[in-house]
Amino acid sequence: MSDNSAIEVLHLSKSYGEKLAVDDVTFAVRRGELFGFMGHNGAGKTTTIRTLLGLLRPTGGGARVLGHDVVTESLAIRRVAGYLPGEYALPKDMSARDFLRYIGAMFGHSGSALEKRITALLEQFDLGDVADSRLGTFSSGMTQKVGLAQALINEPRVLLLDEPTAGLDPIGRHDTLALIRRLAIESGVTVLFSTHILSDIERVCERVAILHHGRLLAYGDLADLKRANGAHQMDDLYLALVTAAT
Ligand SMILES: Nc1ncnc2c1ncn2[C@@H]1O[C@H](COP(=O)(O)OP(=O)(O)OP(=O)(O)O)[C@@H](O)[C@H]1O
Repeated sequence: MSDNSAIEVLHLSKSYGEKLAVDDVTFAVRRGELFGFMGHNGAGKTTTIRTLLGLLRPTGGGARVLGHDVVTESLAIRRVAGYLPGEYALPKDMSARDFLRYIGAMFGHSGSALEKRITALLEQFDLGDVADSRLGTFSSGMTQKVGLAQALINEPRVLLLDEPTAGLDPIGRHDTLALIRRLAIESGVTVLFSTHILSDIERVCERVAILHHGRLLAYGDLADLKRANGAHQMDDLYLALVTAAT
C-alpha cells in the first residue's frame, strides 16, 4: 500500500449468492482527502463500505484501511474508523447527549473525557442548545448531525459516510456538506463520502470513484475526468460514462 493511501481497494468483489454486487473494483483514497464515492441505487456503494469495515467478507480481492486488512484486522479498523450508515433510526426517546454517551460507552469511553468530547461535538455541530432534547423532536438535518457526531465519538482517522445528505432539505444538505468539508480540512480526517447526488460531489470533492452496477466506471481527478469525457458538469460526465458503459 502506498504511504499516502488511507484506503486501498484492490480488485474487490462481493457476491450475495448469484448477485454480484461489487465487481473487481480498484481505487485508493489518499490520507486527509474528502473523496467522492458516487453511484446510483444498487451501484454497490454500501456493500463496499461495509466490506471496508469488515462487516462483510469479500468474495474476491481485498482492501486495507490505514494499512489494516479488512478480513484479518477488522477490529483494528473499527477502532480507527467512524461510520455513518445510510439508513438508521435514532432512539426517539433518548436525548442527543445520552445517545452519544451510549455510543461512546460502546467504544469503551467513559467519565469526564467522554463528557468533554460529547460537549465539544454538540457545540461543533450547533446542537448545544438541544443537547438534552429528545431525538424524536429533531429535524432531519439535526438528526444527520447527531449521526455525524456519533461517527466521530472515537476520534476516527477515517470516516465512512453512506449517503449522509440523502433525504435532507437544501439547507440541511448545505449545512451537512459544510460540516463534512470542515472536518476534512480542519481535522485532517480522511472522508469517504458516498452519494448518488451528483451536485454534492461536485461541490466538495476533487477526486472520485464512480460505480455503476457494481463496476468502477471512472476513478480519479474530477476535473481530469470531465476534460477527458468532454463534460462541463458532473451530470454530463455521469451520463457520458453510463452511456459508454451500456
Ligand atoms: N443482503 C443482500 N442480499 C442480496 N442482495 C443484496 C444485499 N445487499 C445488497 N444487495 C444487492 O447488491 C447490489 C448493491 O447494493 P448496495 O446496497 O451495495 O448498493 P448502493 O450503491 O449502496 O445502493 P443503495 O443506495 O440503494 O443502497 C444491489 O443490487 C442490491 O440489491
